[in-house]
Amino acid sequence: CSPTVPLAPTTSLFERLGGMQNLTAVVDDFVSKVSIDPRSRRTFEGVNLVRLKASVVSHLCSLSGGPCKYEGDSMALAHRGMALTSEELQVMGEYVGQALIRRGVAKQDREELETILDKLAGEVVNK
Ligand code: HEM
Repeated sequence: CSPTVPLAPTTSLFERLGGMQNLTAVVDDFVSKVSIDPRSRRTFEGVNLVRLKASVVSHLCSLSGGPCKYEGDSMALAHRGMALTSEELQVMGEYVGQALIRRGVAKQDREELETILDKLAGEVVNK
């Protein structure tokens, strides 16, 4: 009989982020922080954070190969009229990184998510 060569297991970034439970904790952590930091809280006034967190979880789940279907607005539409600055984006990025570390996500996996987010920066900043 022919030997079966075991394939390297492939896990999605979603799984490496710790799945839905960990992703939900990460989003809860960084959205809570970015929405109260004086450097970045400006645009969160009056925003329903419970709804926003759920939407961001779905977005990141979908982007990382998880089982979600993001049904919110496009990034350009969601941030239209906010005139977000690169500083505000950077503050968010710092909190994302810290939340991922706190939740035990490996460096390589953190970088993979950061690369995905960096690509969306142009749709979000200065709109
Ligand atoms: C690559 C960077 C970013 C991504 C991927 C992102 C993602 C999202 C997503 C998925 C939503 C929900 C849209 C919906 O439910 O239709 C959202 C809304 C929002 N984002 Fe971002 N965001 C980014 C950067 C930022 C930054 C830097 C800020 C402010 C510091 C910010 C502030 C907001 C606010 C205030 C809302 C709520 C808008 C509303 O409900 O009226 N975002 N974002």
